[in-house]
Amino acid sequence: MFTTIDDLESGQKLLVRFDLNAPVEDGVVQDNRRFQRHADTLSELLDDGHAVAVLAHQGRPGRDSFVSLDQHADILADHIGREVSFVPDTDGEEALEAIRDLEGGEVLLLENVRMCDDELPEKDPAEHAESDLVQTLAPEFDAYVNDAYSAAHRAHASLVGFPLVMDAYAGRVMETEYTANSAIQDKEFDGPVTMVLGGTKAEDLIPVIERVDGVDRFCLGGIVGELFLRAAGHDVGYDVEGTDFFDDQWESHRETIEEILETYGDRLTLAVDLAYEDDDGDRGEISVDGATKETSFLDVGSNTTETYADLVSESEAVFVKGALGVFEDERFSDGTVGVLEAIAETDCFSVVGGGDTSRAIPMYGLSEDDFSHVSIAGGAYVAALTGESLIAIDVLDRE
Ligand SMILES: Nc1ncnc2c1ncn2[C@@H]1O[C@H](COP(=O)(O)OP(=O)(O)O)[C@@H](O)[C@H]1O
Ligand SMILES: O=C(OP(=O)(O)O)[C@H](O)COP(=O)(O)O
Repeated sequence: MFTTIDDLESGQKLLVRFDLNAPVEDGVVQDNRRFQRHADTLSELLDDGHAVAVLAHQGRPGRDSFVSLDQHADILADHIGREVSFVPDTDGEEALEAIRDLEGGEVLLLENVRMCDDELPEKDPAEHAESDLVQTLAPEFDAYVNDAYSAAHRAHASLVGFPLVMDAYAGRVMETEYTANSAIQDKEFDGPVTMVLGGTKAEDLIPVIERVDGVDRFCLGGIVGELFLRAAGHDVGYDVEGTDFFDDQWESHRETIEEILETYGDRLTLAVDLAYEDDDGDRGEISVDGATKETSFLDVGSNTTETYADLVSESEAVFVKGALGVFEDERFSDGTVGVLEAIAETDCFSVVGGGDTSRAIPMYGLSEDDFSHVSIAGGAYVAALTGESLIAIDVLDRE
């Protein structure tokens, strides 16, 4: 087991990695469950007299959600009830000056670490440890704390580089999510196990379908579901009107998706109908056989939702990662909410994961108590379910 913040001496200068990655709507960062969870870790550290500089990321370069962390500082401040200063820099002079001025009990949020060139390429931890980002920041701190469980499957500099050159501890979120998800991995179920996979990130979900044992069927939706429909020969899963969700992912994953369909097709349930915005701005629905590539599909249709809800109702365990549609818009929430309601009404073991997807629970009046575990992690939790170790956890110090 890794060392945790219980093993830290009080009053140190700490570099702390959070995952504050949140939805951005019209340029406005939306609060999600990650802020509150990390705020609890942060309050504990500040109460213990530590001076804390936080590193975190937001979005991916090229996406609308790739924005500065200035708004995150305000949201975090609301959650901890103290000032959170922000500096629009990660490892330059401005950042170093602000870090050197930090006193015990104070917190500073550094700029979106994905704006630093060293951060993103997936690399070996030893290589990341040599980067300017790590080499510049590490000497300014007594220790490093990683609380970003939901990003722990990424081999990025701020997640895997620092532990090789500093004492490295797990924060509270890291500890609780790791413990909960490891326990799930060891569970056995008497009846059918269903996994509902959707959202935007094919790279995280493909290995799950290929590798996870003990899942009887996968219900697919969202952008990932459309890529599978495209591979199955339907005219969906194409970028329309300037979106950049589909074509790049299709190029990267087409062959694997086709192979999965061939090998594991009997375990996969794909949408039979989809929803779109009609000319009057209302929700329209169409069978996948009648769909055309010029239409943006924003949800699974009602026949699909009914089928998925029925499969959920007869399951012993249900795991959800990723939304079946753009649930943030009520018109396209039926698929995601229909499946969550079916889980809530069924006495099954259930886990709902994903920083975005888990927001649907409070948004549509559902209660977290109706689910066995609601994880703030998406890709990391499903990777853990496949038995994969998470690289940013592997490099933390051991007890
Ligand atoms: N057909 C679709 N088109 C565009 N966005 C979609 C579609 N289906 C789902 N989404 C989006 O997927 C997001 C959740 O996906 P993702 O970020 O991969 O999951 P999470 O953060 O929950 O792990 C939601 O915010 C939702 O709006
Ligand atoms: O939101 C995240 O993951 P998730 O969408 O799987 O919940 C993490 O912040 C990782 O972000 P990334 O998938 O852009 O590397």
